[in-house]
Amino acid sequence: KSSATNTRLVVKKLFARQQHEGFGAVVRRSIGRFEFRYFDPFLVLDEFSVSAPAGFPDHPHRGFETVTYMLEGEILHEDCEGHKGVIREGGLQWMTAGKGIVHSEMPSSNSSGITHNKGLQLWINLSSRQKLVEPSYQEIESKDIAETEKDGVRVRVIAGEWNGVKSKICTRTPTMYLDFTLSPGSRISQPIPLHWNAFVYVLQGHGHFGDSKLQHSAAAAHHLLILGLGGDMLEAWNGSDSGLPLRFILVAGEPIGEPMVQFGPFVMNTQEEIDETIDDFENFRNGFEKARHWKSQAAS
Ligand SMILES: Nc1ccc(F)c(C(=O)c2c[nH]c3ncc(Cl)cc23)c1F
Ligand SMILES: [Fe+3]
Repeated sequence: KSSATNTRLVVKKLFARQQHEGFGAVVRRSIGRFEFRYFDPFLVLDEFSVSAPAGFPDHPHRGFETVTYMLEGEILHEDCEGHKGVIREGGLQWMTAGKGIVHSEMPSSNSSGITHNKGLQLWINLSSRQKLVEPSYQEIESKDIAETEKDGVRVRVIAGEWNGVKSKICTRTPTMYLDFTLSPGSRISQPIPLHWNAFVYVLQGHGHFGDSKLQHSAAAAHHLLILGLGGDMLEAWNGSDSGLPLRFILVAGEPIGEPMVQFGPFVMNTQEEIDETIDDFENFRNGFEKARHWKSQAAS
């Protein structure tokens, strides 16, 4: 194994255009849309924007995790087990749906004048062994998110670690999730585990990604950049011409390598398991019991 580090190059670039989802909500779906269905272990990446009364009313999930990271405004969530709370700006909810959850995710109608509630929702698949675990939540407020700054680079560590700063999120499917802001003229070289699937999603500004000497890609907001394998480093830099900060997320995960069958918010390994899941959901069984008599306040 060569000790030299190899820079991972951008092998695919997608612009996430807007589409409707939920009830009157708008999402820019980059992973999970027809042209780019599954990037093991990642099922969906939505950049969402929603204003009351629109939102994502009562719906189920089984077999994977959702990671909701608020960029502006807030989202009220409540589930059929009585778990409820507000994910505020800069805050994070890492939900393990596991064997099944029914919940709603709605902007609070009385949010302090902020009409646009914007954020990212990433869906991470679970291995067959973990698909039916008890549902659980890991929720971190903005002030408690591990954040560090160095040489014009600010990093918020959503999952994994940066420069010795660790997130307290437990990742059932090994995942790193870093939120970078690079001031004009700054650059990063970020290690990424060799065999993990990795992508960048640009949130703001305009940046360059790849090998500064050989081949690199430029991208602006709402672009997904898929990084090729064969390297263990991401190089990124903010060409100082724009004067704007460059903000992007770097997400990488260990591929699960199992068959994946998805039916909307249900993700299992075989069609039979999907048929059973739909049957469980319709008959309020095996994890969906509490959904029988539950309606969210928001939808009531
Ligand atoms: N119809 C339908 C079916 C299945 C879903 F999971 C959803 C859903 O809840 C979301 C899909 N993208 C999202 N981005 C952010 C947030 Cl907060 C929620 C969602 C949904 F709306
Ligand atoms: Fe949901």
